[in-house]
Amino acid sequence: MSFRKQPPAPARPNRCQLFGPGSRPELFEKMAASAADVINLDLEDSVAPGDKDKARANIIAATHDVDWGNKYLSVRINGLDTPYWYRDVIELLEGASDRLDQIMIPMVGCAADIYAVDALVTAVERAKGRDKKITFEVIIETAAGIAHVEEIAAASPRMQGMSLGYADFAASMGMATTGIGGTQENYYMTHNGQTDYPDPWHYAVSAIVAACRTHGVLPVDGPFGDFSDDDAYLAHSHRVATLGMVGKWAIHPKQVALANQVFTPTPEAVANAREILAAMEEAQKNGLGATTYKGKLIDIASMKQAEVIVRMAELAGAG
Ligand SMILES: C[C@H](C(=O)SCCNC(=O)CCNC(=O)[C@H](O)C(C)(C)COP(=O)(O)OP(=O)(O)OC[C@H]1O[C@@H](n2cnc3c(N)ncnc32)[C@H](O)[C@@H]1OP(=O)(O)O)[C@@H](O)C(=O)O
Ligand SMILES: [Mg+2]
Repeated sequence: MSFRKQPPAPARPNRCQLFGPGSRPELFEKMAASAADVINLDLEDSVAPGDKDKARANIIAATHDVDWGNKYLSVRINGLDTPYWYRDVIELLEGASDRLDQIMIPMVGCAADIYAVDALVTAVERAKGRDKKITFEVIIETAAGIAHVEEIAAASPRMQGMSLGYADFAASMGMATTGIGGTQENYYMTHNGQTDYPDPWHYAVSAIVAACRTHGVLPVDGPFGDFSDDDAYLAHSHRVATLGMVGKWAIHPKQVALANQVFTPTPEAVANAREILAAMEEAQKNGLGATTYKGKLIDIASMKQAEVIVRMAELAGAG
């Protein structure tokens, strides 16, 4: 490994991020009562332009009035190409309680975008004497965002999370689809009469995971639009979990249980990981760097893989 150690990601559960429009305050208590680890109150795309001011006031009030329990509370502000974002930041940091944990920045294209928000957040925090520092999550959902994904991941010490925003990403990349995540019917391969559907999002997911793991940021999968298709949500979630993502958005409450199911290691997976660690501990006592487990090679790298599973389970309270 490089002499530069890979920094750990924030040690908190992030299996599911439940979204809800700031313009629908009747949903807030239901969101707080959900099993999601993270709550994203939205000021951006799920809020109509005419409702931005009211949505902002609803969310600020909810940071005071709603019991969010131990959830990680995040607010998605508007993009830096809008006339709203600076008011989102100023009013949130001047009016929200210290229950607010995070600001989510959409449509990020470069590190300078993060710098701009960081400068404004820092100034208002100082002006208002806010002791609890707000963390950042960003959404990678443009061609520029994926092209500059690593500088974005490294852009601020406030950075804790990075999500893939499927709808805007597809639009920005000029993809011929209106699907929000999952298999795309025209992205297929055929040979000898057999048709397979590879994953059109694989590159973006892997690029986000690599940038996040390099800089100690949580890689999170974004929305899956068809909330009537549980199987497709599960398949997509298993793919991105296998590639290293730690969680996924829920754009409907029924998706929360599905995300928690995929991103909480099963008791069997945890037992298997612990057995690998035990087998390697025994091997190393005997001066061996590699051994076999269930007829397969395991070595020191296998210990790191097993530790990932055990750590995920412990964070989810299932360790
Ligand atoms: C595309 C990318 C994004 O921007 S995604 C993030 C932004 N979008 C959202 O935040 C959408 C969040 N979801 C909703 O607004 C709604 O769930 C819905 C519009 C999809 C459906 O609403 P509705 O028809 O009212 O839902 P149901 O009748 O099925 O509700 C059943 C039940 O659940 C309650 N409910 C509904 N939504 C939520 C919620 N988000 N959280 C908690 N509870 C919710 C509802 O009140 C009903 O409750 P009841 O049984 O007590 O009546 C983009 O960034 C990109 O990819 O680029
Ligand atoms: Mg978007």
